[in-house]
Amino acid sequence: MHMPQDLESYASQHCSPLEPLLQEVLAYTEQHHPKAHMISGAVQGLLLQQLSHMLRPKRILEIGTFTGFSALCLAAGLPEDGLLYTLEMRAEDAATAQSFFDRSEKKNQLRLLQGDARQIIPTLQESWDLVFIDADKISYIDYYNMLVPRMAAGSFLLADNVLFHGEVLQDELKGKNAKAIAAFNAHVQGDDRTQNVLLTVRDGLMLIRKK
Ligand SMILES: C[S@@+](CC[C@H](N)C(=O)[O-])C[C@H]1O[C@@H](n2cnc3c(N)ncnc32)[C@H](O)[C@@H]1O
Repeated sequence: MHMPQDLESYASQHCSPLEPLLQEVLAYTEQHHPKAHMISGAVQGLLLQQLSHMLRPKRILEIGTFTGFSALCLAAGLPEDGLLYTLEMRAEDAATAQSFFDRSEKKNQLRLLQGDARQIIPTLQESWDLVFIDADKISYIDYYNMLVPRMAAGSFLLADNVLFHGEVLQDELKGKNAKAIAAFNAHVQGDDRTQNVLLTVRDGLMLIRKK
């Protein structure tokens, strides 16, 4: 669900400007990518940056790199010994993201893995401090179930698009993605291992803390 346009504009006018590389990724994506609407955008990007600065996470996992915008935002708070892994299925998007990562001052801390996240996640032997799920909606519950056991108490998981353009509010859910997101939200809501808050930012962001 997206906010009314005037609220969205007011919010973005009262956010700090993005740093030049992030502005470039956003502009490049908007001009060249047929699915540019998938990018997190400036407001959500700044929120990801702020959360990363607050948490100073040593290990970040992102599922769904796209053109690299949100990964660069999430990397903002990495300490010197921190690493961010980001997973992208589409080779073309992975190549675009890597070209931007190569120009980041955090480039040595960014690990872009191309392939299906469902196969890659079990091979990563890390304990995650911050996870961002932003890929195929039908796999959200599987990603969550794979990752919550690999998170220490006090670490955080964010899931994007949890309002799914407002479709989760409909009495009868139509598409498979809306159904999957509604099932994910119910799954998280019923999980005693975590505490969650649904933020009505952009298309809905679920902020989840492992207890
Ligand atoms: C909404 S976009 C991610 C946007 C990005 N996080 C951002 O804010 O800039 C979703 C991405 O997930 C990728 N994706 C979808 N299913 C995937 C899977 N099973 N494994 C890895 N990547 C996947 C898509 O190719 C797409 O680039």
